Amino acid sequence: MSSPLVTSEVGRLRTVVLHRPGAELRRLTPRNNDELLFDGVPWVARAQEEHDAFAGALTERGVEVLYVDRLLAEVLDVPAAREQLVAAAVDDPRIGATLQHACVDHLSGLASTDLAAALIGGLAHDELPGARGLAWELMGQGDFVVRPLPNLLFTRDSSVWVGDQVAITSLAMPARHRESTITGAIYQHHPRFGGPQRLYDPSLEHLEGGDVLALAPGVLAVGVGERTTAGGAERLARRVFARGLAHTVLVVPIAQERATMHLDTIATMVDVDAMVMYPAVADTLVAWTVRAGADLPDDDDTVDLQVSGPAPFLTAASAAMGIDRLRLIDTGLDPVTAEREQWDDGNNTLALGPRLAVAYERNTVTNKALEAAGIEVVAIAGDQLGSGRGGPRCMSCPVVRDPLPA
Ligand SMILES: NC(=[NH2+])NCCC[C@H](N)C(=O)O
Repeated sequence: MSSPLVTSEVGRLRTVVLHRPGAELRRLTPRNNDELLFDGVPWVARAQEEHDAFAGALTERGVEVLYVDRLLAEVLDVPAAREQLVAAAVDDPRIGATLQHACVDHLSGLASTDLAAALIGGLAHDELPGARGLAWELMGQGDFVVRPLPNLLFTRDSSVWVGDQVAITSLAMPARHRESTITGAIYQHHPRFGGPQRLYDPSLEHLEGGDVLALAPGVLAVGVGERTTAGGAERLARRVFARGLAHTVLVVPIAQERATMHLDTIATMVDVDAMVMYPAVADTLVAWTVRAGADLPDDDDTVDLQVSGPAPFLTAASAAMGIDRLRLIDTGLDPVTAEREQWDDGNNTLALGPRLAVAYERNTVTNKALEAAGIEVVAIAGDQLGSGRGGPRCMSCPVVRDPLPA
């Protein structure tokens, strides 16, 4: 068991955090799926089979898989973590003090595994024994006292490791806010992670892990769009510079649309010098290059930033990475197929090492282009998992990757 360390997207993957979808997906109905950020109502048993196959493909290749629900149940044995997470679960202006107290009483009495299940799966109105009070009376039967977290599946977004420090992110969508209370508690209290230094906190400007790509050691790309704000990118840049975790941050504006909600929905690294990218944006994507000014102050948040750009993304990225040319896997697709496969997370691959990437099997044209470019594709089924609009990269939070040879 090595200590957490992530300095690239493609160093050999050793340890990853996943979340096997469970009861929280059974909460999705046609009435709440939009608010809960799913595009449909998944078949849960099949989603679990698909996820088990995904995890199996990783463990078969020597990757240690850690599961959020188990880590969570373990940290719930720590009284401070338990108190913090129960408080976060009822921190919701909809429910009022009476119901909050009833709910705290109920949750506090649960054994750690049951509490972990309730924190992830939520608590419906009719599942709270004996609760009363105005908010409870006015709720409908299927309403949630504690909302479920179906997007916990996408472990990429609620935390991200940069070097040996962890950013507990600030999630933009209300349906996902509480996820980072869980990742925050796990990394703070679970002995497996050794109490890492925190790079970012949920109270700061919005920043999601799906927007943060470690292009090369010392070089981060941060997408700014529907989820991550320019303020979040700026804050992260100051902190990684002050702590010596990066020398360049490329800030990449992306369309504020669901199809491109994170930078990793349009491009991911598949080799030390290659990305698979949605062809429709390849020519128009730009980046602002951000570096630290000459003197680094003691305080993270006052680092002077030098900003230049915008420049074409490929030019800015190659320069920052110190390589001649960042290769784009030219998927050579017709625009309609490209749009369909981008929507189905064809560009959202998880590298297990240089030239070895997990991808959804349904994106046959993209996968063929990857293979033709010398990338071995580990194809997984994602019919049901994909209904939450996330692929292999979204569903994984790397904790340990081998450093790339210098
Ligand atoms: N890194 C990613 N692309 N994550 C995808 C997250 C999908 C999730 N349903 C959401 O809307 O937030």
